[in-house]
Amino acid sequence: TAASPDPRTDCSREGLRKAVLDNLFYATGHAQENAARGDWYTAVAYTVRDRMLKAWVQGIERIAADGDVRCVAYLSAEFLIGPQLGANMLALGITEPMREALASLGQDLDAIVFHEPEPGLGNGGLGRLAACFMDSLATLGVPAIGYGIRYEFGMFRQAIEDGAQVELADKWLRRPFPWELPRGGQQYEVRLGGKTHMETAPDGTLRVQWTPAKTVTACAHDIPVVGHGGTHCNLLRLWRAEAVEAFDFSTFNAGEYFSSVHDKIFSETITKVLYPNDDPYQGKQLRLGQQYLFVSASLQDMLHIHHSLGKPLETFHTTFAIQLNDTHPAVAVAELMRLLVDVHGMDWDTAWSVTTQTFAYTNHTLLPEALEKWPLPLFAEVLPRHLEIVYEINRRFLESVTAAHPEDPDLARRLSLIDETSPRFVRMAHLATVGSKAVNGVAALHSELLKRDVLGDLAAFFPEKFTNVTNGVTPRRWLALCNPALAACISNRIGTRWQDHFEEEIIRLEEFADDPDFQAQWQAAKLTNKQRLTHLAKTILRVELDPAALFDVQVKRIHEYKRQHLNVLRVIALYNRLRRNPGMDFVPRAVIFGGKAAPAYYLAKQIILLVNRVAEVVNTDPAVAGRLRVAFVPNFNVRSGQVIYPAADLSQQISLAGKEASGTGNMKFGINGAVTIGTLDGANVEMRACVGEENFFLFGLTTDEVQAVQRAGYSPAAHLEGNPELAEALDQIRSGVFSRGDAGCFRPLVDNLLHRDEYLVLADFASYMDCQDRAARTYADPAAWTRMSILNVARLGMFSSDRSIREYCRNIWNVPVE
Ligand SMILES: CCc1ccc([C@H](C)CC(=O)N[C@@H]2O[C@H](CO)[C@@H](O)[C@H](O)[C@H]2O)cc1
Repeated sequence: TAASPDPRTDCSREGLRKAVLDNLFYATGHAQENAARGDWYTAVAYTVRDRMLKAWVQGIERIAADGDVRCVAYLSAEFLIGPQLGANMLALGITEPMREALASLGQDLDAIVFHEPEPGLGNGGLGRLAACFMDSLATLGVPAIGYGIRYEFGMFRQAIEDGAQVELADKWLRRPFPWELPRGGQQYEVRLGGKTHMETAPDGTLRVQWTPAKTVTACAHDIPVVGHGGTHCNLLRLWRAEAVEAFDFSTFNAGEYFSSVHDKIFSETITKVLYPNDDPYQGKQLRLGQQYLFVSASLQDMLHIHHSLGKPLETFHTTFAIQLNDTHPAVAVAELMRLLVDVHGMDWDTAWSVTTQTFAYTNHTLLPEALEKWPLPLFAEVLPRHLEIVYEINRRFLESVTAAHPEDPDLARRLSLIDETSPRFVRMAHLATVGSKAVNGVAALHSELLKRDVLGDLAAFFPEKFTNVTNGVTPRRWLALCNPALAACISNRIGTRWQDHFEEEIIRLEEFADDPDFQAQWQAAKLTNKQRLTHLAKTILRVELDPAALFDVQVKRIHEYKRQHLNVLRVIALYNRLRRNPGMDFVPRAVIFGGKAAPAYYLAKQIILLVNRVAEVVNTDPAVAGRLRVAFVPNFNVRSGQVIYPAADLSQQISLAGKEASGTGNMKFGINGAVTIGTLDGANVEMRACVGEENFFLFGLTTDEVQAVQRAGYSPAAHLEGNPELAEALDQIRSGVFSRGDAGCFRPLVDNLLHRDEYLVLADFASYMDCQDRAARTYADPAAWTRMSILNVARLGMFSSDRSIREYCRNIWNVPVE
């Protein structure tokens, strides 16, 4: 008789049904009758996880077996992986049989998927990019390990109370997280604080001894990352800090109960919570402790793996290509030197050669205030040995600088790893650049500006290191999973190969852009998605949206450079037009916002309040009669993004040119058929070049024009003359029209716009309004709009994270990839 399929990996409907019931009973201890939705979720999750493990274990065995494997290590303080169940079932191709299996048990798969808690282990763009990259690495079959931090509390949950943001703790670990495997065996000691002293090692060489003030244990928790098709599975290894000694009996017996658990509390605090700021940088000791813990544990782990492959230390860089996701893990440069020189006795030059061939660094922001520079006293206190190593790296580096450029005595000061302005700082971007073989920006414009401005001197000194890899997003989660209606529409025409060959395949849609049948199916898919968002808005916001209206969406972190306030001013101007002339020809519009503000970022919070106050007025004004609706979707995260991106007609990418490094939301909107209204900023520039200027609503000053205006001296108020709509809107905000008569409410925001307006909101208002009108007129012609929508999707193939990863493999990591 044919061998019966292994019940742990059988993917037939029957096999899944049995496995779910089995896990429900043996993993959650519930019989079918009294199982709650959370129990069904856990049972289904374990059933799916079982079917990933084979590829996972084989992946690890492959690495272990093949001595000359080359493995990518992606070091990131954030991995915004989102809900796992739907994505993993899609990768294994078992979504439909699982849906049927559950239906036969009276359960609704969509309800179970919808209520999955998501690990909010990131702030925004940088963290989500890391997750998309992990998906692409696995799908392309590239051996890779993602190393990060297992925060006990992730990104705060955002509630909106009376229009204002309220931050609530994110208890994502309230129930066990079924997708992780705690790896008791993988633990490493991490030292903090203390002193260093010289001593003679047994082999007679002088060695630096570091006597730490504290030692904590870093424990690994592994999450499998399965590639599309389920054949390859990589590892996301997240570190949790715990006390070396969780309980000190002697102090307990002495009656000092609290100090007996002091170590435990101190240690666990290190990975307790994610810092909810995505800039400006705040030099907090705990943050440096977090960064060092995951960096040290990860490097010790890689040295352990390298050693287990029986390879000499001097070839470490041939086994691992390590990517530094911004400067947050940059202390890794000094830590690898410490491990090689202090712990393994390697000589400095060999260690430095290994180090500089191992690391590469990606910069994700141009904002000077977001560049990390650690105050020296703090750095010295937490990492005394690393400061010595940084000094030595700097001494040797500046020697080479002055030797190469005796003509520019000030160059050493500008390039130094140490900023000499009191209290002196360690420039982490300089350490990352000097210690890496490659430095890249995340979009063509950004990489140019990086070389020209922010890291100009370093780029001039190391021209060969600087390159670009434009961001991308995974078409699995951000189209196939979140937009089944459009995915089916596409697959019916060009098959399903686009899911893991996006760039090659999706362009084939171009020929159907004017095909009336295809247009009708396309519009139907979009309408389905808009109805889904309309339902969500009704249930959680009690805001009535009209699915036939133009869904105009801006979702991203709230920040002045992203200019959500420019969007609000435009809404107020539209509102005034309708009030002044209710009979006017007006394309109904739903303006949807979403995004979190860093808790300490006052103006960003004012912007959230203003959006909600404007919504309160506009949504209840009979003169508007539903033709203009405003909604702020709370707690924007990966899961809500999966509902919002497919429902958009118009994608707002309106940052001030030269400020948004790349953007990735712009890409997610684009591949879901939304047309972009935006500035020539970040990846918008490359998206517009791909879709064609006729399929992109462009407005605003360019980067060079912005710099010219700022050089010439910018007076915001000058833009009020000659723009009565703008003046009226600002005046209404100031006078309390959108704050229940409280004139003072938005004074900080209005004053900032009238007197500083650092992000040229007033300067770009007029061209933005005109551009919005153009978009509305186009939307009024469904055939023209649908053509644009189809062409946007067809021509955005390059913005798959698979293409980005192929470029990293070929241009930076030198890792084979098909
Ligand atoms: C130290 C505080 C801090 C934390 C996070 C960050 C991140 C770099 C901010 C971030 O997420 N940047 C975004 O990265 C995306 C992925 O490359 C880009 O698409 C966005 O344009 C960029 O703002 C800066 C400073």
